[in-house]
Amino acid sequence: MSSGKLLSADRAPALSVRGLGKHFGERVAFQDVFFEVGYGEVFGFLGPNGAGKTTIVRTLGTLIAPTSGSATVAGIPLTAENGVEIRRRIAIVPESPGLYLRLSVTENLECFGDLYETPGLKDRIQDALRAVDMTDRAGDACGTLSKGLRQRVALARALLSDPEVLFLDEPTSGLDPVGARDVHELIDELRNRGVTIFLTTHRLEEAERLCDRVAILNTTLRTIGRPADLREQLFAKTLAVRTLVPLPEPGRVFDGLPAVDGWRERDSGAYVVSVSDSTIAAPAVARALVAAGADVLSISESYHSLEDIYLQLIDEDNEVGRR
Ligand SMILES: Nc1ncnc2c1ncn2[C@@H]1O[C@H](COP(=O)(O)OP(=O)(O)OP(=O)(O)O)[C@@H](O)[C@H]1O
Repeated sequence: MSSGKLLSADRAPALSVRGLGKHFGERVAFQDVFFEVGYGEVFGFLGPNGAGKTTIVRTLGTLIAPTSGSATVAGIPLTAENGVEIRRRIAIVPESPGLYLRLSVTENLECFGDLYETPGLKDRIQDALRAVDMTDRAGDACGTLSKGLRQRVALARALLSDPEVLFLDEPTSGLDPVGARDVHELIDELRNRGVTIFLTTHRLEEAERLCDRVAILNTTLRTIGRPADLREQLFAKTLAVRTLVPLPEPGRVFDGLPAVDGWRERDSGAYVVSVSDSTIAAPAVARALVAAGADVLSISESYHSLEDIYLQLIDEDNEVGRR
């Protein structure tokens, strides 16, 4: 694909969104959204149903016009006049692939390639089929393919134009775990080829595994960053301690240890210890437990998943909404 792509440092961002909003009459789909995506990044867009994810994809993909703010897509200002130029540089894979079910895989790709006047179409189709591992199904009618294979055809279609920015709207929606894993592997391969990917998803483990950075949208942008940084921002560091039998006096064990800020008993024999630096606190906690004669089952750093971050932010929004 684009071996001649410039390094990201040499170029404007792949996407730059400044105060973007879209209303449908009275209904606000999203508003006041700011973010930038660098070339070669896999950027995840997460949010509950109705948060505005698909509408943002459609807006940045030039299918609908924003009602406020501005953006550049693949370095080009998002305006009606620039629609054709932007569409040459991007591709969108919508949630439902929208293929001609009676036509074969190759015929589908030919149709779309002709529509966009793709140069060297025959070779491009072969490349795209190889990229999604569908060469051996090229002659099959799309109506006979499973949902997962249709999704791969939709990805092949998107690759025909060698896009700089690829928008994937819930690419694994409705796929079983094996189908979803196949799509994840394809996304990894595309990342390795330098394609910038803007991905919306409800699957938080998918975003955690694939995305360099994520944004959480709930009509407005709630947060944006690398999952590891968001974890640090939102959650204090803790150690989870488990002992075979409950400690008779946990305060005598945990209070006053270096780098330990506090503790609470979560369950019988299970303690959550708040720490400022786990590399200092964990050995000190271990020594104190042994000195107290406790049978230690485990001492581990608590891990907050992207799901924890997401639920924390969306729950906060729901709380505010109920007030
Ligand atoms: N064409 C339209 N006309 C009117 N309202 C619309 C239109 N498209 C979207 N909306 C509204 O905009 C809001 C955001 O919808 P959108 O489909 O972007 O959300 P989403 O985050 O993609 O949701 P989901 O995860 O369920 O796909 C919703 O309230 C929706 O009803």
